[in-house]
Amino acid sequence: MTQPVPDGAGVPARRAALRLLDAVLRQGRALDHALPAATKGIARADDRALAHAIAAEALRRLPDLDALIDSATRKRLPDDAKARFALRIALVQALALHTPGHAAIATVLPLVDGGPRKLVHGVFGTLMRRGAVLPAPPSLPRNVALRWAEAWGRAMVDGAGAAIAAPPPLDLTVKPGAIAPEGAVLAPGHVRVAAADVTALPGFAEGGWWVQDLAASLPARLLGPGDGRQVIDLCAAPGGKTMQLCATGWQVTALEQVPARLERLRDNLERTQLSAELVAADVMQWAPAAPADAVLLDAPCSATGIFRRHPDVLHRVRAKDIAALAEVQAAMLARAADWVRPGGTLVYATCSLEPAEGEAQISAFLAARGDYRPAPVAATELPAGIIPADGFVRTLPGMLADAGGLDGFFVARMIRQD
Ligand SMILES: C[S@@+](CC[C@H](N)C(=O)[O-])C[C@H]1O[C@@H](n2cnc3c(N)ncnc32)[C@H](O)[C@@H]1O
Repeated sequence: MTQPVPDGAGVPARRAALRLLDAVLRQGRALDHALPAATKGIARADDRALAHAIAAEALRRLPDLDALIDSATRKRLPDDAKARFALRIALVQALALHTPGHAAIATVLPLVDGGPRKLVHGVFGTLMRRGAVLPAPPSLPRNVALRWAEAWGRAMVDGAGAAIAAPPPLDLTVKPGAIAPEGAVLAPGHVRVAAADVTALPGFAEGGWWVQDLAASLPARLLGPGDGRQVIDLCAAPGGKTMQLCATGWQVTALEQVPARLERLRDNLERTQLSAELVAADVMQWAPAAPADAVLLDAPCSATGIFRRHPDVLHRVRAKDIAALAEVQAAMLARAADWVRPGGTLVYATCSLEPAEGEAQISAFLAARGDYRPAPVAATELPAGIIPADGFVRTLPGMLADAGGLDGFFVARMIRQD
């Protein structure tokens, strides 16, 4: 009997990258959720990080990698063929991650041992000899480009392509009066720095700031200073908005369904020396003892607005997922709306680029709830360059592009009538 040949250096990271791509593209799982199982048994942290980097970059470049592969095969490889997966991993390393071609292919061929080794080697060699390059900016998956072009126009799709070409900057929200790393300030209490190891940045241990995309900081900003008033922060973990609300003088009740995520929120509050009442519960089961001055609902959503950091959303979110999430959001909104005292404020937010989870959701809500009216957002409440849309906030790829862009978000602020 022949013994399996042990993997050479670098191969386990490529095997893990293959498992990650399989988890996202064939099983529809989130890249970050798939990471622990896919990298199990890989001892070195830099190998685990490499596996993640290869898979994430392949997901950013997938349509262009596939177009190259298809240009070099006589018969189109099925989408789920192992040879296609192996070629994506070899090509993305050689063409986007600056791995020398011989190393990119040598570490990938063991993935197809006993299978289409010759084909993978041949296609890779053909493309390298041709001097293949990946186009700039990267192309979006066709279904996503069509959906977003219909909703927002061609310029937004071009902006989204450009936004995945380079790693996004890191935004920090800074506690009033705290010391923060130096960087570009695009709003009060905000600093933008180049992507970095967060724990190594000055002031991390002191807890004067936390990581939060500029767009994600807008919902809590729209509630203004709390002056001791009460707010219920629904779907709160990992707590970016909870910390903003605590830091601006609100008495916060933060509710989160997933216990492990609530623990992360607790850790974040501890590091930043802020305090809130924490509740582990399902929005659809829980109810407060009394209505609050404000409720912030950061609803679970498709997360298509954070595709720059999580390119897997571009490939696994389908129209039916968006429709199902929109139903969950409507049900949560209906409950949250009853927990605001008359005269109080309801803020609804999603990190989604789908109108069904934003504009359409709120117009259906306002049509159904005669006791609510919009509290239009003024341009002066937003960072320069973000213009309110019909009194709501809609951030899109392409906005603030010269400063490094921002995530896609929708935010609506509404008042409950007396
Ligand atoms: C968009 S994230 C929230 C981000 C958070 N607001 C922040 O600023 O850091 C959505 C959160 O909602 C939680 N969630 C989803 N369904 C829920 C439910 N039915 N009840 C409570 N929390 C829920 C998820 O576990 C997730 O942590």
